[in-house]
Amino acid sequence: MALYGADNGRGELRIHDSIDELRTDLADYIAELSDARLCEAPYKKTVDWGKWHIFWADERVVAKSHAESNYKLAKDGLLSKVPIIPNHIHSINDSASAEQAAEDYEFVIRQLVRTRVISVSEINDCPKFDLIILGMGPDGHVASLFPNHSALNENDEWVTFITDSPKPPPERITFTMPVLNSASNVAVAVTGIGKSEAVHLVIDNVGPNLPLPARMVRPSNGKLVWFLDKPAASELDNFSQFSQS
Ligand SMILES: O=C1O[C@H](COP(=O)(O)O)[C@@H](O)[C@H](O)[C@H]1O
Repeated sequence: MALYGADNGRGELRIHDSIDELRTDLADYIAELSDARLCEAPYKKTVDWGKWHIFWADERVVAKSHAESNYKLAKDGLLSKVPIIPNHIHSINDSASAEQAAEDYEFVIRQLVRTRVISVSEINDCPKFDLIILGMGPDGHVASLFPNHSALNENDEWVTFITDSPKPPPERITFTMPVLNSASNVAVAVTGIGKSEAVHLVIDNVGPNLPLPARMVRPSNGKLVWFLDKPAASELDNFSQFSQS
Protein backbone atom coordinates (compact mmCIF):
# COMPACT_ATOMS: atom_id res chain seq x y z
CA MET A 1 0.00 0.00 0.00
CA ALA A 2 1.18 3.52 -0.74
CA LEU A 3 0.25 6.11 1.85
CA TYR A 4 0.11 9.73 0.91
CA GLY A 5 -0.94 12.54 3.23
CA ALA A 6 -2.65 15.23 1.16
CA ASP A 7 -1.15 18.64 1.85
CA ASN A 8 -4.13 20.77 0.89
CA GLY A 9 -6.38 20.01 3.80
CA ARG A 10 -8.46 17.57 1.76
CA GLY A 11 -7.88 14.60 4.03
CA GLU A 12 -5.54 11.66 4.26
CA LEU A 13 -5.08 9.56 1.12
CA ARG A 14 -4.63 5.80 1.17
CA ILE A 15 -3.98 4.42 -2.30
CA HIS A 16 -4.09 0.69 -2.90
CA ASP A 17 -2.82 -1.71 -5.52
CA SER A 18 -6.09 -3.64 -5.59
CA ILE A 19 -9.69 -3.47 -4.43
CA ASP A 20 -9.04 -6.43 -2.10
CA GLU A 21 -6.22 -4.55 -0.44
CA LEU A 22 -8.46 -1.47 -0.14
CA ARG A 23 -11.20 -3.60 1.48
CA THR A 24 -8.78 -5.00 4.04
CA ASP A 25 -7.38 -1.58 4.89
CA LEU A 26 -10.89 -0.12 5.24
CA ALA A 27 -11.91 -3.01 7.50
CA ASP A 28 -8.78 -2.52 9.61
CA TYR A 29 -9.46 1.19 9.77
CA ILE A 30 -13.03 0.63 10.99
CA ALA A 31 -11.75 -1.96 13.44
CA GLU A 32 -9.19 0.47 14.82
CA LEU A 33 -11.88 3.09 15.26
CA SER A 34 -14.19 0.65 17.00
CA ASP A 35 -11.26 -0.68 19.00
CA ALA A 36 -12.13 -4.11 17.74
CA ARG A 37 -12.20 -6.13 14.54
CA LEU A 38 -14.73 -7.03 11.84
CA CYS A 39 -16.82 -9.86 10.43
CA GLU A 40 -14.45 -12.59 9.25
CA ALA A 41 -12.15 -14.58 11.50
CA PRO A 42 -10.53 -13.30 13.64
CA TYR A 43 -12.73 -10.21 13.56
CA LYS A 44 -16.09 -11.92 14.08
CA LYS A 45 -15.37 -13.13 17.60
CA THR A 46 -13.50 -10.12 18.90
CA VAL A 47 -15.83 -7.30 17.87
CA ASP A 48 -18.18 -6.11 20.55
CA TRP A 49 -21.10 -6.03 18.11
CA GLY A 50 -23.52 -5.25 20.94
CA LYS A 51 -22.25 -1.67 20.96
CA TRP A 52 -22.76 -1.07 17.26
CA HIS A 53 -25.62 0.96 15.81
CA ILE A 54 -25.89 1.01 12.03
CA PHE A 55 -27.49 3.77 9.95
CA TRP A 56 -27.58 4.56 6.25
CA ALA A 57 -26.16 7.90 5.14
CA ASP A 58 -28.49 7.54 2.18
CA GLU A 59 -31.04 5.04 1.08
CA ARG A 60 -33.13 4.42 -2.00
CA VAL A 61 -36.86 4.41 -1.22
CA VAL A 62 -37.49 0.87 -2.43
CA ALA A 63 -38.48 -2.32 -0.65
CA LYS A 64 -35.76 -3.79 1.58
CA SER A 65 -35.70 -6.87 -0.64
CA HIS A 66 -35.12 -4.76 -3.80
CA ALA A 67 -31.79 -5.16 -5.62
CA GLU A 68 -31.25 -1.37 -5.40
CA SER A 69 -31.70 -1.25 -1.62
CA ASN A 70 -28.59 -0.12 0.25
CA TYR A 71 -29.97 -1.98 3.27
CA LYS A 72 -30.04 -5.22 1.27
CA LEU A 73 -26.48 -4.67 0.12
CA ALA A 74 -25.24 -4.18 3.69
CA LYS A 75 -27.36 -7.01 5.05
CA ASP A 76 -26.21 -9.53 2.46
CA GLY A 77 -22.57 -8.44 2.67
CA LEU A 78 -22.10 -7.94 6.41
CA LEU A 79 -25.03 -7.54 8.76
CA SER A 80 -26.46 -11.04 8.26
CA LYS A 81 -23.05 -12.51 9.10
CA VAL A 82 -22.34 -10.83 12.42
CA PRO A 83 -24.12 -10.95 15.79
CA ILE A 84 -25.33 -7.37 15.70
CA ILE A 85 -28.43 -6.61 17.80
CA PRO A 86 -31.37 -6.47 15.35
CA ASN A 87 -32.90 -3.32 16.82
CA HIS A 88 -29.55 -1.56 16.48
CA ILE A 89 -29.95 -1.78 12.70
CA HIS A 90 -31.71 1.47 11.85
CA SER A 91 -33.08 1.09 8.35
CA ILE A 92 -35.64 3.39 6.76
CA ASN A 93 -39.40 2.92 6.63
CA ASP A 94 -39.63 1.41 3.15
CA SER A 95 -43.40 1.54 2.96
CA ALA A 96 -43.63 5.33 3.26
CA SER A 97 -43.15 8.09 0.71
CA ALA A 98 -39.64 9.53 0.40
CA GLU A 99 -40.71 12.63 2.32
CA GLN A 100 -42.25 10.61 5.15
CA ALA A 101 -39.33 8.17 5.24
CA ALA A 102 -36.87 11.06 5.67
CA GLU A 103 -39.01 12.56 8.43
CA ASP A 104 -39.31 9.20 10.20
CA TYR A 105 -35.57 8.56 9.93
CA GLU A 106 -34.71 11.95 11.39
CA PHE A 107 -37.16 11.26 14.22
CA VAL A 108 -35.38 7.97 15.04
CA ILE A 109 -32.02 9.74 15.04
CA ARG A 110 -33.38 12.53 17.28
CA GLN A 111 -34.57 9.94 19.82
CA LEU A 112 -31.12 8.34 19.86
CA VAL A 113 -29.48 11.73 20.31
CA ARG A 114 -31.86 12.47 23.17
CA THR A 115 -30.97 9.19 24.87
CA ARG A 116 -27.26 9.83 24.14
CA VAL A 117 -26.79 6.74 22.01
CA ILE A 118 -25.56 9.19 19.37
CA SER A 119 -23.49 12.14 20.52
CA VAL A 120 -24.02 15.72 19.43
CA SER A 121 -21.65 18.08 17.68
CA GLU A 122 -20.26 20.83 19.90
CA ILE A 123 -20.41 23.17 16.90
CA ASN A 124 -24.06 22.77 15.89
CA ASP A 125 -26.84 20.58 17.19
CA CYS A 126 -26.21 17.88 14.58
CA PRO A 127 -25.74 14.23 15.47
CA LYS A 128 -22.05 13.35 15.64
CA PHE A 129 -21.67 9.88 14.18
CA ASP A 130 -18.46 8.03 15.08
CA LEU A 131 -17.86 7.08 11.46
CA ILE A 132 -19.62 7.74 8.16
CA ILE A 133 -18.52 5.60 5.21
CA LEU A 134 -19.29 7.12 1.81
CA GLY A 135 -18.76 6.27 -1.83
CA MET A 136 -18.54 8.89 -4.57
CA GLY A 137 -20.16 8.83 -7.98
CA PRO A 138 -18.34 9.86 -11.17
CA ASP A 139 -20.29 13.14 -10.98
CA GLY A 140 -18.85 13.83 -7.50
CA HIS A 141 -22.04 12.97 -5.61
CA VAL A 142 -21.85 11.59 -2.10
CA ALA A 143 -24.69 9.90 -0.21
CA SER A 144 -27.67 11.13 -2.30
CA LEU A 145 -26.40 14.71 -2.50
CA PHE A 146 -25.99 15.41 -6.20
CA PRO A 147 -24.36 18.38 -7.96
CA ASN A 148 -26.73 21.28 -8.59
CA HIS A 149 -29.52 19.72 -6.56
CA SER A 150 -31.27 21.81 -3.92
CA ALA A 151 -30.79 19.04 -1.32
CA LEU A 152 -27.11 19.94 -1.33
CA ASN A 153 -27.97 23.26 0.32
CA GLU A 154 -30.28 21.83 2.95
CA ASN A 155 -28.82 23.05 6.22
CA ASP A 156 -31.79 22.86 8.57
CA GLU A 157 -32.80 19.21 8.37
CA TRP A 158 -30.62 16.26 9.35
CA VAL A 159 -32.23 13.96 6.83
CA THR A 160 -33.80 15.12 3.60
CA PHE A 161 -35.38 13.47 0.57
CA ILE A 162 -35.27 13.70 -3.20
CA THR A 163 -37.69 12.37 -5.79
CA ASP A 164 -35.66 13.22 -8.88
CA SER A 165 -32.29 11.56 -8.39
CA PRO A 166 -30.22 11.82 -11.60
CA LYS A 167 -29.10 8.27 -10.88
CA PRO A 168 -31.93 5.72 -10.57
CA PRO A 169 -33.87 4.94 -8.52
CA PRO A 170 -35.28 8.48 -8.29
CA GLU A 171 -36.65 8.48 -4.75
CA ARG A 172 -34.09 8.60 -1.97
CA ILE A 173 -33.45 9.87 1.52
CA THR A 174 -30.08 11.26 2.51
CA PHE A 175 -28.15 12.73 5.40
CA THR A 176 -27.56 16.41 4.75
CA MET A 177 -24.11 17.98 4.36
CA PRO A 178 -24.07 19.43 7.93
CA VAL A 179 -24.59 15.90 9.29
CA LEU A 180 -21.81 14.46 7.13
CA ASN A 181 -19.49 17.24 8.27
CA SER A 182 -20.31 16.73 11.95
CA ALA A 183 -19.02 13.14 12.05
CA SER A 184 -15.90 12.24 14.03
CA ASN A 185 -14.58 10.30 11.03
CA VAL A 186 -15.54 10.22 7.37
CA ALA A 187 -14.09 7.52 5.10
CA VAL A 188 -14.67 7.88 1.35
CA ALA A 189 -13.99 4.70 -0.64
CA VAL A 190 -13.63 5.18 -4.40
CA THR A 191 -12.50 2.68 -7.01
CA GLY A 192 -12.19 2.52 -10.78
CA ILE A 193 -10.92 4.65 -13.62
CA GLY A 194 -14.42 6.04 -14.23
CA LYS A 195 -14.08 8.12 -11.08
CA SER A 196 -10.51 9.33 -11.59
CA GLU A 197 -11.50 12.72 -12.96
CA ALA A 198 -13.86 13.41 -10.07
CA VAL A 199 -11.14 12.31 -7.62
CA HIS A 200 -8.73 14.76 -9.26
CA LEU A 201 -11.23 17.65 -9.20
CA VAL A 202 -12.11 17.04 -5.58
CA ILE A 203 -8.76 16.18 -3.99
CA ASP A 204 -6.51 18.44 -6.06
CA ASN A 205 -9.23 21.08 -5.77
CA VAL A 206 -8.91 22.15 -9.40
CA GLY A 207 -11.27 22.85 -12.23
CA PRO A 208 -14.28 25.12 -12.34
CA ASN A 209 -15.53 26.18 -8.97
CA LEU A 210 -18.49 23.82 -9.21
CA PRO A 211 -20.36 22.89 -6.08
CA LEU A 212 -19.14 19.31 -6.21
CA PRO A 213 -20.71 17.53 -3.25
CA ALA A 214 -17.57 15.49 -2.47
CA ARG A 215 -15.57 18.72 -2.35
CA MET A 216 -17.93 19.99 0.34
CA VAL A 217 -17.16 17.05 2.64
CA ARG A 218 -14.86 18.63 5.20
CA PRO A 219 -15.58 17.40 8.72
CA SER A 220 -15.43 20.46 10.96
CA ASN A 221 -14.07 18.60 13.95
CA GLY A 222 -13.27 15.21 12.53
CA LYS A 223 -10.97 13.27 10.26
CA LEU A 224 -11.42 12.62 6.53
CA VAL A 225 -9.69 9.64 4.90
CA TRP A 226 -9.86 8.69 1.21
CA PHE A 227 -9.50 5.01 0.31
CA LEU A 228 -8.63 4.81 -3.38
CA ASP A 229 -7.42 2.14 -5.74
CA LYS A 230 -4.76 3.11 -8.27
CA PRO A 231 -7.14 3.56 -11.24
CA ALA A 232 -9.28 6.00 -9.22
CA ALA A 233 -6.15 7.85 -8.07
CA SER A 234 -4.52 7.90 -11.50
CA GLU A 235 -5.36 11.53 -12.40
CA LEU A 236 -4.16 13.00 -9.11
CA ASP A 237 -1.47 15.64 -9.60
CA ASN A 238 1.05 13.69 -7.51
CA PHE A 239 0.07 10.22 -8.68
CA SER A 240 3.46 9.47 -10.23
CA GLN A 241 5.17 10.04 -6.87
CA PHE A 242 3.22 7.47 -4.95
CA SER A 243 2.57 5.02 -7.79
CA GLN A 244 6.29 4.15 -7.59
CA SER A 245 6.18 3.37 -3.87
O1 LIG B 1 -26.38 5.88 -5.59
C1 LIG B 1 -25.40 5.89 -4.92
O2 LIG B 1 -24.18 6.07 -5.51
C2 LIG B 1 -23.01 6.36 -4.77
C3 LIG B 1 -21.76 5.90 -5.44
O3 LIG B 1 -21.84 5.76 -6.82
P1 LIG B 1 -21.39 4.44 -7.57
O4 LIG B 1 -20.97 4.97 -8.89
O5 LIG B 1 -20.26 3.86 -6.78
O6 LIG B 1 -22.54 3.51 -7.61
C4 LIG B 1 -23.08 5.87 -3.36
O7 LIG B 1 -21.98 6.30 -2.63
C5 LIG B 1 -24.37 6.28 -2.74
O8 LIG B 1 -24.40 6.00 -1.35
C6 LIG B 1 -25.46 5.59 -3.47
O9 LIG B 1 -26.73 5.67 -2.94
